[in-house]
Amino acid sequence: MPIRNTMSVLSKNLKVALLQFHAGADKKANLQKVKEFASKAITQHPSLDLLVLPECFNSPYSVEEFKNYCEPIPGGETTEFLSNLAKEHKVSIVGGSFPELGSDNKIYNTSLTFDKTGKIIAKHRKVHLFDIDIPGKMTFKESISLAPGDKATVFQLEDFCKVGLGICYDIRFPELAMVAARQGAGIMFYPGAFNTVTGPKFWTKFAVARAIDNQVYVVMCSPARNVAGGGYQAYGHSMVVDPNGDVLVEAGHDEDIVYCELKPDVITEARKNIPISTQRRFDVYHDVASDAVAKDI
Ligand SMILES: NC(=O)CC(=O)C(=O)O
Repeated sequence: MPIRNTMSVLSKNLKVALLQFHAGADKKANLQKVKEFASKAITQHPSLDLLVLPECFNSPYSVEEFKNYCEPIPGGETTEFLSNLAKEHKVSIVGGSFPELGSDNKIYNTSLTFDKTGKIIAKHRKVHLFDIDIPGKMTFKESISLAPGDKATVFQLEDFCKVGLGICYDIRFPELAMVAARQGAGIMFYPGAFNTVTGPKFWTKFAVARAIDNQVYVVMCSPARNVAGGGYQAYGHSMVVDPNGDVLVEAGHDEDIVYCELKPDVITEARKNIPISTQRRFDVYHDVASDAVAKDI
């Protein structure tokens, strides 16, 4: 049975801010809102390391609208905007997600991560598209207009640690977080827009489950709800869950910024006390022991 390293994977404390805001029909206004929320977060906490944005932060969350907001990566307005924002504030950014126009002319729900110099260090295309039908309550079919990504995304977040990233519905599939944790990730990021039907029932449970399964921090950033504006109603409740499954911070459903400091010792202790990562029986479950990792940016 392979014995894996249980030393903490996070090199030092990581101070994060989750920007929970509503994105409407005006792309420029949405980007302006990111700017304002980022400035506010940095002003309130000048030593912040990382900003996290919600899923679909530059457009409405709507299968009819993705084609009207999609942009090439790199080269599009939103990529340039986030890169400049990271550079200006010298802060890393997990850039939620926005519709990407791929070179194959397909549209993807894509998340970019930037380092403090504004360089793209990771790109994740939502792997599991949100196609559900709960009669009379919630029907959504991203696959009408989006194509799925085909890679798990695990990368080094500056000098902090390896991290994994999924988008929203991706959290329902434990494999992405498992792949990331097995490759040494200490944190999973999930920009996500659950809704008022699935959010109350599942959002926190999934965050806690992925955290405990893998003894990692789980960071989920949602858009704010916009009851007056109609359309898809995001659940909100951006949160950080620690490797023991404790919810450390949680927003309500309105616009807000929540802050959290992620600590190496918490990962070390959790893994030392209950060493599941060294007790795995890879000889029993070959089918989930995959090593696929996104390398193309
Ligand atoms: N919006 C999503 O991708 C997922 C979601 O709302 C859910 O899983 O519930």
